[in-house]
Amino acid sequence: MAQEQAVADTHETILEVRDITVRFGTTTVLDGLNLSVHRGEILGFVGASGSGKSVLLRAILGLVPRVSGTIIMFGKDIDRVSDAERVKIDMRQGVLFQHGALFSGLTVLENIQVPMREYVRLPKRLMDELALLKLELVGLPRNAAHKYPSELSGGMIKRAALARALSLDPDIVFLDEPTSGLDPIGAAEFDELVAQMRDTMGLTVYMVTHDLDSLLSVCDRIAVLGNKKILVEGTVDDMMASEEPWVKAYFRGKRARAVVRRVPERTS
Ligand SMILES: Nc1ncnc2c1ncn2[C@@H]1O[C@H](COP(=O)(O)OP(=O)(O)OP(=O)(O)O)[C@@H](O)[C@H]1O
Repeated sequence: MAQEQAVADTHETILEVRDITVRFGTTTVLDGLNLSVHRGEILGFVGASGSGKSVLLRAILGLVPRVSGTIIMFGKDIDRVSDAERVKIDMRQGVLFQHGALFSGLTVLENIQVPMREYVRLPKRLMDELALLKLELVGLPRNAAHKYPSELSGGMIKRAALARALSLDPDIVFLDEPTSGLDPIGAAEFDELVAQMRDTMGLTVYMVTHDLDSLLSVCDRIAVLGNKKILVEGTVDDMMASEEPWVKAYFRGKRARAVVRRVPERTS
């Protein structure tokens, strides 16, 4: 029974994007796009520069208006929920925007506490304790708590931003290019951290990335955006087998072959 439950959970659709279209003026960026994200998976989201990955992420988060289409989050149509239900949905999702986007005038601890201050009322001492736990969770030393973003390395900024995204113990986190700007070792460590959270906390991860290492080593599924829609969706093996020209060039091009040699266990 427990095993059946576990299997059922892995197929639970936590986010469903149905037939969405986004336009800026006369330019259509997304046209009837469909996508599902399942509980406990890391979905890698890739596509050519300018194909609309950030626009889709912003549309899912309600930051960009849609011309049409439906977004079902945790089984609820986000256009049809009450304000109170919408707040509950927002609390169950964390976001790490590109470049970390920490508030420069706040310390790391204060940055982690931003969602707590926005959504829940807690005594300061409890917020400090919770924020320190998040700091530990993402592998930052305690003495980073009172530093400002300008005093952190690129890798520390990403971890602090992840800690902030995890502030309210969300079910799903959206990561926009989380490893961009990190050296390969820092990027691999960040990927490992995210995979660990999936495995230990059952976290669902929607990760926009250009990083082939991330796509090949930690993503359970990959979705490729192109021609305003999802071009191909599936496992690394599906990507490797695809004859779609962009997918083929990306996953079987010269650079990809070099990466595949480094991460053979996921791509054999
Ligand atoms: N607010 C906006 N107003 C008008 N056009 C926009 C707006 N936001 C994005 N676009 C356009 O939508 C298209 C997709 O942009 P988007 O940033 O989503 O691409 P991307 O796939 O995330 O690219 P990259 O990988 O380079 O980050 C681009 O042509 C961009 O110019």
